[in-house]
Amino acid sequence: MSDIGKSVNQFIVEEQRAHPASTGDLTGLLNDIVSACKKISHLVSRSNIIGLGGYADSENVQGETQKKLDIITNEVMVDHLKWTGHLAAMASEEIEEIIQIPSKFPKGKYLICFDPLDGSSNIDINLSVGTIFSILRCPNDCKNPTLKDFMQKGTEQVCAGFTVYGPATMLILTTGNGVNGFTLDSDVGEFILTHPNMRIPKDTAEFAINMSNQRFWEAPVQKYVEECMKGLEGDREKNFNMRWVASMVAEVYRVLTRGGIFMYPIDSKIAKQGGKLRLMYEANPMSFIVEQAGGVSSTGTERILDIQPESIHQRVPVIMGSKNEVDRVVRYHQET
Ligand SMILES: O=P(O)(O)OC[C@H]1O[C@](O)(COP(=O)(O)O)[C@@H](O)[C@@H]1O
Ligand SMILES: [Mg+2]
Ligand SMILES: [Mg+2]
Repeated sequence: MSDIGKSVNQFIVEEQRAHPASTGDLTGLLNDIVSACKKISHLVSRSNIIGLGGYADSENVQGETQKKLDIITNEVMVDHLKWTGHLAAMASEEIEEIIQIPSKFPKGKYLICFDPLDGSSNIDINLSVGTIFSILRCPNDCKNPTLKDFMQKGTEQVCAGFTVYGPATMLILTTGNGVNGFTLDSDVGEFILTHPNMRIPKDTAEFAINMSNQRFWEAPVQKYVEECMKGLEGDREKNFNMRWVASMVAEVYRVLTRGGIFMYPIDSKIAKQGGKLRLMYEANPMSFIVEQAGGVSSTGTERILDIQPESIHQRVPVIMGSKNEVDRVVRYHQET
């Protein structure tokens, strides 16, 4: 029987029942995240009406000017997750230190890292944005979690997911058993399974990169993109299409649905900071999802999920998507 039409709650509970030793904590945590994302979806769609468009008068820890919605969506995530007893601590792209659970609330055994609003530069032009999250087990004493507890490789993730607030609100989820996509039915307020077992085609003729950085790229990426641009007349002997939304959630969603390669590589402009995208909030959860859908994710020289994190706001180069294309870019890195 087809699973299409199941609510995300039913889906999560059934996944939990398949693991008899499970305590239900992850199920509870996922339900909290789903509730927070529904609220964020509502806020994003009404942001112009309720005066939440535009910039706030503040910068985040990465020195980026915050949008009002960056701050508010961060608060929605924290408020929904802090009291239910499933988490030991949280880390957010928008907050410098890890976020402790207030002492009046019980603590749970999981840690969460999140980007409350990805692609927020797109808010004012009404393009897709989203929320990305990564769940880890708290390795030590869950009563007093520290920054060190978060320093786990991406391979240790228990679950990762993201939403896209686009023409439809979508939720993409993995618990290490494939990738499933749900669409928010706003009439009944439920995410419904619409895209079971998402798989990324191995080959593609579509690439996504911010071409305005071309003069700063390293040789392997220069070579790959040049070949794509030459199309039928070049060594690849086929034409390529290009897309750049500047919203990782939208790019990865596209790659999951029709294949493609998405790259934010290292370049001489951002070399000092290690890359553009953040390991704990963007690269790790998206790499887990991409690999679970049959794709590949690398920095160009290393599998992203194998990186030992050194700091919570660490940035890394990202090259992810269709297997044969990412493997090719990795090969070009090995050859130069
Ligand atoms: O502005 P650029 O250089 O095109 O970068 C776009 C990239 O930056 C990001 O917007 C970073 O996310 P935030 O909006 O959470 O800072 C990615 O989603 C996107 O891929
Ligand atoms: Mg982001
Ligand atoms: Mg963000």
